[in-house]
Parts: sequence; C-alpha cells; structure tokens
Amino acid sequence: MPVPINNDQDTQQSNDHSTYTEAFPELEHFRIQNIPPAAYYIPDFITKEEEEYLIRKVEESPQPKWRKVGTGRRLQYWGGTMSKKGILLPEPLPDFLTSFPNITERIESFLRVASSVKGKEKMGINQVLVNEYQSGQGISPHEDGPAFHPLVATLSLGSHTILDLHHYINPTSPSPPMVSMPSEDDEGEGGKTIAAITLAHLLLLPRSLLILSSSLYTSHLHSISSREKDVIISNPPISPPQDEQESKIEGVQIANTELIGDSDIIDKLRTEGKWIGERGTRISLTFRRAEKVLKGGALGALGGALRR
Ligand SMILES: O=C(O)CCC(=O)C(=O)O
Ligand SMILES: [Fe+2]
Repeated sequence: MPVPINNDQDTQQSNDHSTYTEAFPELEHFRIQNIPPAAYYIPDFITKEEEEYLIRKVEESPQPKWRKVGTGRRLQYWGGTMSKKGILLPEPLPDFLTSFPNITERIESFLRVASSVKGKEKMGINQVLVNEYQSGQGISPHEDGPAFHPLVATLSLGSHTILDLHHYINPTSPSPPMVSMPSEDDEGEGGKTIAAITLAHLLLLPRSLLILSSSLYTSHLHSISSREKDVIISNPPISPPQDEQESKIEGVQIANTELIGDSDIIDKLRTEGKWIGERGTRISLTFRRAEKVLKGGALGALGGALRR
C-alpha cells in the first residue's frame, strides 16, 4: 500500500453508517470479525521509508520529552499533556506528525469513516501518545478512559507485538477467576480487578494501523504481555506430528489472521501450525482526541495561575 485516502466522496455522506461503509468498502474490509464492535486492522498503512523516518524522529526527540514508567517502558506525549481533571493542555503537534509524511491527516480520513462523522468534519486528533517497548516489556490491562473520544488509532513501528483484549466480569454470569493488576504508572492504568479471561489476541505487525472504537474502547481493557517472543498457533490447530504430541504446543490464536497480509506468517501457520516471532524494539503511536481542551493552550494555564 499505503492505503488510498478518501477525499472526494465527503459531500455525499450522511450520518447513516451503512452509507459510509458502502462509500468506503475498504474500511469494512479491514474490520476484525467475531469480536465486539469495533476494531479495524489495516496492514502496511505506511511505507518502510515512512516507518524509518518516524522511528528516527521519535528516537531523536530531546531527552526531556521522554518519561519512563515503572516497568521500563518509555513514553512521549505530543500535542500536550492531560491535567489531573482530564483536560488537555494543548501544544501544537510536531511537523513529523502533521506535514511529512502527514500521517495524522491520513488517519483522520479513516477515523472519519469509522466514527460516521458528518461531511468534511474531522475527528480532530489533538494528542499522540508514543510508547517505546524493548523486547520483554509490555503494558498491563487498562482502559484509555473517558477523557478521550472513544475512537483511537495505533500505528506500530519497528517490531510486531500481540495486543490482548479483555472484558470486565459480567455481573449476571458466574464469576470467573479474577486477577488484580497492580498500578503501573501515572497513566491511570492498572489498579483494576479484571476477568482473567482474555477476549482476543491481535497480532500487530510493523507499519500496521489498529483502530479501536465503540464498546471495545468504552467497556473493554487492552494489554500487552511482557514477553521476548510470541507463539501464534493456527486456528483450528494443526495436530503436531506423532513425536511432538507429548510436548503440547503453547501459543495463542489471533483474531486478525485474515487481515495480516504477511505471506510468510500465513504459510507457517498453514504448514507448521505455528509462527514464532522474536520481539524487537517496538514504538507505537496512538492518535486520539481529548474531549476537553484548555482554551488558550498551556500558556492559558500559566496565565490562569498568575491571575489567581
Ligand atoms: O502500544 C500499544 O499498542 C498500546 C498502547 C496503549 O494501550 C496505551 O498507551 O494506552
Ligand atoms: Fe491503551
């Protein structure tokens, strides 16, 4: 690819979702089936050159831009940080996200369709969260929370990973085993009791875009296990040769196999029944819109503080 951008059909759009998906069959094509609504996985959303450029820009960022969380993962916030009350203290997004390679606009085109935003209106991405994971690092189960519009897009760079989706315990069904996640960092993640049952695993390859929306955003959790390698098994599993029967294959089945678009992985799953991927350093960029933005930007906050 990269995936074509829709621009000339905007005027025809109504607020009816079916009209949108007809006008943009490519989006419906990328929807991950058999999980709650809605997740879209778009392979090769950017080119290798764009990926290398973005990795370089992120890695070149000045030291003060980085924050380290408890488990060693590093973060950057572009577009401003959130106040304790969930209000964005805005700053302009940097050129490498808006001008070249103009990733934000490309993502806006997709999100506009996914969210059924009317006409030429944009979702209005105003914050980009960067996560850098070394091999063996992950992120504990969490929600991204109500301060953001329930539609986020995550671009993966550098290495694959597996994102796990979880659901909360349904109070009307028998209680499954529970785990309590320790609080990990200042992102507000962790500290919640979740069902120990994972809903789905998604393989995220470098250069892919994952969109999470609706109930997957508002009432589910997501996490990445701290692992150095991932084992994926085919669905349905291929029975291992007789001499391997004893050693049970450990691994996960993924919900987005049909959309992976990587022939090596698909071949391995078909012929050997599993694919093993060593994780390298992965950078993810999560594009989102904080609903409440402080007027006048961060300088406004300073002015407010001075006036008090
Ligand atoms: O790295 C990812 O794909 C997910 C990051 C994430 O969930 C977060 O920072 O809230
Ligand atoms: Fe998250």
